[in-house]
Amino acid sequence: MTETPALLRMENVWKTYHSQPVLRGIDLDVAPHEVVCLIGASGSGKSTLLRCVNLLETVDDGAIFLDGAELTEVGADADRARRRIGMVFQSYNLFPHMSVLDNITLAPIRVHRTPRATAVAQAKELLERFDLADKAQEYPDRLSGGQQQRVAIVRALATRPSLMLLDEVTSALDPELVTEVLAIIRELKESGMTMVLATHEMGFARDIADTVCFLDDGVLLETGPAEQIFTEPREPRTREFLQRVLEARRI
Ligand SMILES: Nc1ncnc2c1ncn2[C@@H]1O[C@H](COP(=O)(O)OP(=O)(O)OP(=O)(O)O)[C@@H](O)[C@H]1O
Repeated sequence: MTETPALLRMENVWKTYHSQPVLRGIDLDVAPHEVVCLIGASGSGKSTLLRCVNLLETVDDGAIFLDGAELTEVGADADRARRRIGMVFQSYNLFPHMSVLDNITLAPIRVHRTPRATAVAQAKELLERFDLADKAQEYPDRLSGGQQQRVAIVRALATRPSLMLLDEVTSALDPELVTEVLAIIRELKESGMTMVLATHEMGFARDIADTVCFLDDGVLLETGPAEQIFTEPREPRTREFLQRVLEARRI
């Protein structure tokens, strides 16, 4: 049986801030259609890992590949590959002076050179799909946090990425708004989107992840199927972390 080549591959990735290593030799393969959740204590390096994949940070050592093309290299192929990644942040980062529709069509028109009419038609299709069609002309400050985050997800999808990175996308939301955002992520999984998510929500990670990666102080300490990590973690530090999270939830 031949193994499916990884869509995303990280090889020995190191990142240091002010001589403090934050990622220490990360090796990670993400298969097409796989959903990977990064878990770990605050400061363990989850956001930094995602930001390195999206090249918002430069890596100090190692390499990152998307579909075999090296993202961490300078050149046209790397640029093309980078444009196939969508990222959504905790703070939605929508442009406040632009309508929802303009926020969504901006990158397709400016970066991907999609003709305006096509970009608008595709944006409207996405808004319809995610139940936001009536918000197309609204400005972000007229939307709830949950709606803004859904628009941010739609905006990332508008460039038709082959990989989505989601960084704590529900952390800034009131609990009653979290559900609607999680529902979108679930739908994306069902549609076959490859995703890497950083999350503090263990219930969600258990529910949605195919694979869970436990980051501990910049080291990918344990990677495994979600069910195994949450029921029988191999590493004592993974067990301790999960226990701590569970106890905190009881308080
Ligand atoms: N731009 C930066 N400059 C200096 N240090 C940074 C920078 N970004 C992150 N760090 C440090 O890198 C470490 C990892 O941070 P990171 O945000 O990746 O962790 P995290 O696991 O995502 O945390 P959280 O769960 O709180 O979001 C932390 O010690 C953080 O202070």
